[in-house]
Amino acid sequence: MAGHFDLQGRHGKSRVRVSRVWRRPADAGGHLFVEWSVAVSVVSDCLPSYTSDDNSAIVATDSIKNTVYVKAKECTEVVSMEEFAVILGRHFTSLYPQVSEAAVTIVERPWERVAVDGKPHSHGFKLGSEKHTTEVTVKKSGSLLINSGIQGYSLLKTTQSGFEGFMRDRYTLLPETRERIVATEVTAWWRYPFEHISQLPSKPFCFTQRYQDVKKVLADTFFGPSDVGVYSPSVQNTLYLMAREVLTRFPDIASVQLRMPNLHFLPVNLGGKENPGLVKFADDVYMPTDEPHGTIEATLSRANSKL
Ligand SMILES: O=c1[nH]c(=O)c2[nH]c(=O)[nH]c2[nH]1
Repeated sequence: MAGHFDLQGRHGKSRVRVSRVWRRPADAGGHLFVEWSVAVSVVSDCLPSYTSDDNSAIVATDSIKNTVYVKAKECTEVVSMEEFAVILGRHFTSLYPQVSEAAVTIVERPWERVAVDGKPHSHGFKLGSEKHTTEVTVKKSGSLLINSGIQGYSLLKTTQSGFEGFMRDRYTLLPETRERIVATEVTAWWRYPFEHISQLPSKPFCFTQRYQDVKKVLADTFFGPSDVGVYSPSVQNTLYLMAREVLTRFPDIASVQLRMPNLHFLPVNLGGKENPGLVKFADDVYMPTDEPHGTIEATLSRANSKL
């Protein structure tokens, strides 16, 4: 008994690192390979373990870790991170009476197939940069929440960006400009509309493909056409257009959240008494900085969200 207090706990295992290979013949596309860092956290009725020495209801976090490897072993067919998270969530909530909810978070290490002499290699991979992430919550009832995202997606363009017309007062020093570098490291989260196990799409829908598609839409909108680009009047506006394009293009995404730090490239002007105009900025030499940086973020959802 927790006496007069209200006690809510959850436990699990974080940073469970697992890799899996699916060995397809070279003429069927070659090996598939993933490296995942998995975190599982269960909501479980084991209050006596907090308030007394009674651990009888605890699913040990060591067992939770082992289960990740058992389930990876059992996935003899290729699965996406999202599907694997759902498999784990269903496992914990259905096997254990005391577990009412399981949250599974996975971050993928971005191993990408290499090409040798222009041909995709059957079993060779190199590490990329941006990371696919997912956060899945499964309840015993079968109700479900699937968020997926991207982390560390670094994008930069050397022109077609400016910032003008912002409010000015006695604290304002920043000059207006129609010519600057804009650089960011996008973090995105989006929510899929599947709210119960029974609504999960069958095979033709692929979460992994959707991740690739969203990534491309984000970048294409950020950059604009390859020859002329598209002018960005602010990170805010570019962020909004990126989010809007994701919702427009993908009806199966219910909302999208974007975080886009403004990683400044400051004009370099150097000079002193001895050496006036040693370096005079002419849109050519910059000082890259990430501290401090602007932080711009927004969430875009469908207004007529049919819940
Ligand atoms: O795109 C921008 N948005 C801002 O809110 C801001 N603030 C700032 O100093 N520079 C910029 N750039």
